[in-house]
Amino acid sequence: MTVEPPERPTTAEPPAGGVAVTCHRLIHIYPTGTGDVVALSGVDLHISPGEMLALVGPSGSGKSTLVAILGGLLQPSAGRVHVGDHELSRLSSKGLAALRGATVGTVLQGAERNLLPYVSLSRNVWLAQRPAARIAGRRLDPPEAILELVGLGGHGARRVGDLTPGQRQRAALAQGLAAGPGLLLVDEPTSQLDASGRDEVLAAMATVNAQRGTTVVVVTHDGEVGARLGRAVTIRDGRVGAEGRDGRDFAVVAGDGTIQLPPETFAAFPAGTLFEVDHADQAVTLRAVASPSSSGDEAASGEIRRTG
Ligand SMILES: Nc1ncnc2c1ncn2[C@@H]1O[C@H](COP(=O)(O)OP(=O)(O)OP(=O)(O)O)[C@@H](O)[C@H]1O
Repeated sequence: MTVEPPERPTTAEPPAGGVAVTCHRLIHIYPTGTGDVVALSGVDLHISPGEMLALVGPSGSGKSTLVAILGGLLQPSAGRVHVGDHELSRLSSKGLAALRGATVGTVLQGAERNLLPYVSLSRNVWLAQRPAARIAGRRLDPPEAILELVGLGGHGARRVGDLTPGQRQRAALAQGLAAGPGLLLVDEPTSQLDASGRDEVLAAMATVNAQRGTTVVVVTHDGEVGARLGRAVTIRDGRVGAEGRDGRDFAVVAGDGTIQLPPETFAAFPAGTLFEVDHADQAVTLRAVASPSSSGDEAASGEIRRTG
């Protein structure tokens, strides 16, 4: 089949740089036949424009649900979420479609799910640009320039079946970037790649971020990816449980004043443990005075000290 050179969408507005993301007490509940499932139970999170961040955490902790909300695929049950100037819980289904078409690019897990196998890479990118051209009236880069950005310059005529796994994942990134989004959401981009494929994908995302200022959020189980992106937010039980920045691990105070204990500490001080709390200067000291099973005046075994 001959593939025609893609026609370039034309517009007035240049693509925006990265957008900020803010979640405030974000809650999501899935109603099911056997009862409600609380997937997010109060996420407080701020991501600055142009930041790169990993969402990590155990299976079922709520990462995909959070990303689906940020991508305009789900509306939250409660709380607020801003992506750039948009408050997502207030958007109509048309508004959410516009957000998906022009402001947020989502790359699903499994590169092939993002790409049509029977057309070229250029055509794939061009097709993904159509909604943005229509909705935002924005000037878009030619597909070749977007492929170039992810290290696939000169590969526009190829099809997904001809690519290596690393190239395929970068083609999926190009698809997500087609409309020049301010926020790129990427689900498990390295899970099927070897170390060199992973390096290629991380380098491509870094290039996008450096050249376009795009805010990039990556869901990953790969600790190395979290470390390389510089900021890794751990989602635990539907909320922000911890955060790693530049090799250091931090507990995070949520909007309601709670802090999650790290799992190993939680095991030693289970739910219901009573603590005395002392606060002085930049330090908070928690001294366990009773375990859940004790009467209250029996001292438990430890002290936790946090300094800021
Ligand atoms: N469509 C749905 N209907 C009902 N419950 C759901 C639905 N999607 C997710 N859940 C539940 O919501 C919770 C959070 O799931 P989610 O997929 O967001 O977690 P995750 O951290 O992305 O997990 P994984 O790493 O395995 O992809 C889990 O208890 C899950 O079973």
